Amino acid sequence: MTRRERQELIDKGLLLPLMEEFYTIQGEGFHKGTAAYFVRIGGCDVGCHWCDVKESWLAELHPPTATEKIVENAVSFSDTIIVTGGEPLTWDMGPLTAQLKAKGVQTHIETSGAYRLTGEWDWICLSPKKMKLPTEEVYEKAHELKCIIYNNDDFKFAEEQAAKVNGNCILYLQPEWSKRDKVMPKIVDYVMANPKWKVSLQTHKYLNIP
Ligand SMILES: C[S@@+](CC[C@H](N)C(=O)[O-])C[C@H]1O[C@@H](n2cnc3c(N)ncnc32)[C@H](O)[C@@H]1O
Ligand SMILES: Nc1nc2[nH]cc(C(=O)O)c2c(=O)[nH]1
Ligand code: SF4
Ligand SMILES: [Mg+2]
Repeated sequence: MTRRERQELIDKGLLLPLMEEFYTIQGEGFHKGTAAYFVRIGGCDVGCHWCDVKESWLAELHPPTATEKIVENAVSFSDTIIVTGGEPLTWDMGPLTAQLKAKGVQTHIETSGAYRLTGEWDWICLSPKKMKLPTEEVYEKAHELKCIIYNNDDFKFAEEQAAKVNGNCILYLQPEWSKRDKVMPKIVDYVMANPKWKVSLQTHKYLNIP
């Protein structure tokens, strides 16, 4: 395949830079505790300084992989496939999710929402970032809003984001991992004072699983 042909397939979402995939337990948010197969797609230029998968950022480091191959493998592990990254919406998620839905599995996405919402999703976890705000469409379609709390300013940002999502969206505050001991007591107080919010923890890190 020429470089140009490969780029065309990447542009169409038929090849995706696959960083890693693993069968584990969803650690965060609404579906925490549920077994699922994670597909981590490389490429992200949002640039969160506390990102826990910075190795995902450079798409070129991850092999362009045919969506058919990703799907065939993923559905052999689980009936729930969680697509994450990197920022999966960097790419056209249409072909990947169409093929997953054709196999009858549930499709979930973990996204900052910074780019156009593509793909067919049963569950959208939106985790907005100040540097690159979500698109209007993803605020309307998100099933859960998961705001990361690194410092006090993040409570204000979380409220601004909660004001933008649809009325059925479930609201979570999740401590940034390195600041968890400092921010957890503040999150607890905040959720008791503002019970529309729930706490989300990265439970997989406490369980020592991927
Ligand atoms: C690594 S991101 C990949 C998906 C997408 N780029 C996003 O940010 O939603 C997956 C989830 O982990 C969260 N996350 C990343 N680093 C974190 C950290 N240090 N502490 C807590 N949550 C973190 C993100 O906010 C997001 O909800
Ligand atoms: N177990 C587990 N749960 C997760 N929920 C969201 C994750 C992610 O990195 O997107 C993640 C992850 O990396 N592992
Ligand atoms: S948007 Fe997601 S993958 Fe990108 S830097 Fe932020 S947390 Fe990491
Ligand atoms: Mg993670």
